[in-house]
Amino acid sequence: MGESEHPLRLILHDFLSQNLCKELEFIHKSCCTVGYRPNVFSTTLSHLIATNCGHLLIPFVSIRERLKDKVEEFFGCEYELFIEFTGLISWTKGASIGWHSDDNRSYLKQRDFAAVCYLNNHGKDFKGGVFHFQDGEPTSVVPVAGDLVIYTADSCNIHSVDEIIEGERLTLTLWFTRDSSYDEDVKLISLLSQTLLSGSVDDRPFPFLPSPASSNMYWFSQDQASHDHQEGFDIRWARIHVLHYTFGTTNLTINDATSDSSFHLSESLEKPLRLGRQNEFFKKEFANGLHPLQVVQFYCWKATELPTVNNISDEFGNVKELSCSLEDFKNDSLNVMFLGDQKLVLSIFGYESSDKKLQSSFNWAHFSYVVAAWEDYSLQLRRELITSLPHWRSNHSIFATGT
Ligand SMILES: O=C(O)CCC(=O)C(=O)O
Ligand SMILES: [Fe+2]
Repeated sequence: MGESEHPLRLILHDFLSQNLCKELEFIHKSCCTVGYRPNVFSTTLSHLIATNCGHLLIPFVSIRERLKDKVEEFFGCEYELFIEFTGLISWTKGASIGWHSDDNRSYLKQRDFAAVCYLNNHGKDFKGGVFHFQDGEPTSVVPVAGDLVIYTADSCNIHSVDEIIEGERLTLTLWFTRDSSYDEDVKLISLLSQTLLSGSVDDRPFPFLPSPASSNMYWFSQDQASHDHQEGFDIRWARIHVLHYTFGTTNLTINDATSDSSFHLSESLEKPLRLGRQNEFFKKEFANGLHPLQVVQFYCWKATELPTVNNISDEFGNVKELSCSLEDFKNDSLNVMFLGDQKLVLSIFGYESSDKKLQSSFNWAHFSYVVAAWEDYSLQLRRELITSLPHWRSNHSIFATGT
């Protein structure tokens, strides 16, 4: 491709490492909410902050800087650009977008450039979802994890995305602006300051525990306009369900437990609950539904690097001490929860999600090890955030401080 022929767009391979792709996938699958279009899910940085996961901004910091540098360099910007929006966006079966430019609404006029990083692979993780430019070369971009597309947001780059046939197509998407009043960093720093500097949050033993947003942000329905809460599912529950886990709660009343009130039931994901797998339940109680979801997604990310059971030291206990059968919880009247239409869950999140290797190697000792590893990871990021924030506040920008 002659770059000079098409100075309005650039495709780069291997811009992101495979590990960063996996880390961002972990963040999205543990934190996303329903998106702005049908069958689309999104994780914005302000949402991470609002759910006490501001520390999960840290993995975005260097890549945002690298992307901004690349866009400024490629388009020869003589002015500084600002990041207007950063988000993880996933498209599932049925999602698509026709020909459009990214500044085609009055409220999007500030957008000057777009960057789309592909975090998973066409053909393997999803079918469909090929990106097309209406004019010029290349005509199509087949998503490959780690690849980057940048283009101007104006009508020189009319583009579309084919309908997703199966699976979940995940991207890291950024828009850039020349207009400093749309600088995302300023808003994020202000949100972080409000949440982190208000009170003694770090006195708690686990200051990094996620706190859920309102339940309707996690409620997926095919026809979102209908507000019919019967036909749908809670995405926090759905994401653990496709991986063969269950939630168990002692907080149910008989009325809640009737099958036609799944949406109502999803409010119990805000309370302490247990995680189960094949009728065995982990002994430790979790703070809310997002908490075990994050651990389970962390397990998926790290599965290939896990030590074998024999190498896990005794401190993580043996399997018998770590889990109980449903029967053992009889006195607590533990209930297994079903938060939505299982067929719909499988059609949206079910594709290839049952990683065979992960399934056969599962045991609660491994899981317990992963809980501890996730706590270390979270605490580390949290420390980094706390030391970076004063620098970000005085510079009015988010950057890698090298701490
Ligand atoms: O994900 C992509 O490849 C592009 C998505 C897109 O066009 C948009 O979000 O405006
Ligand atoms: Fe677009």
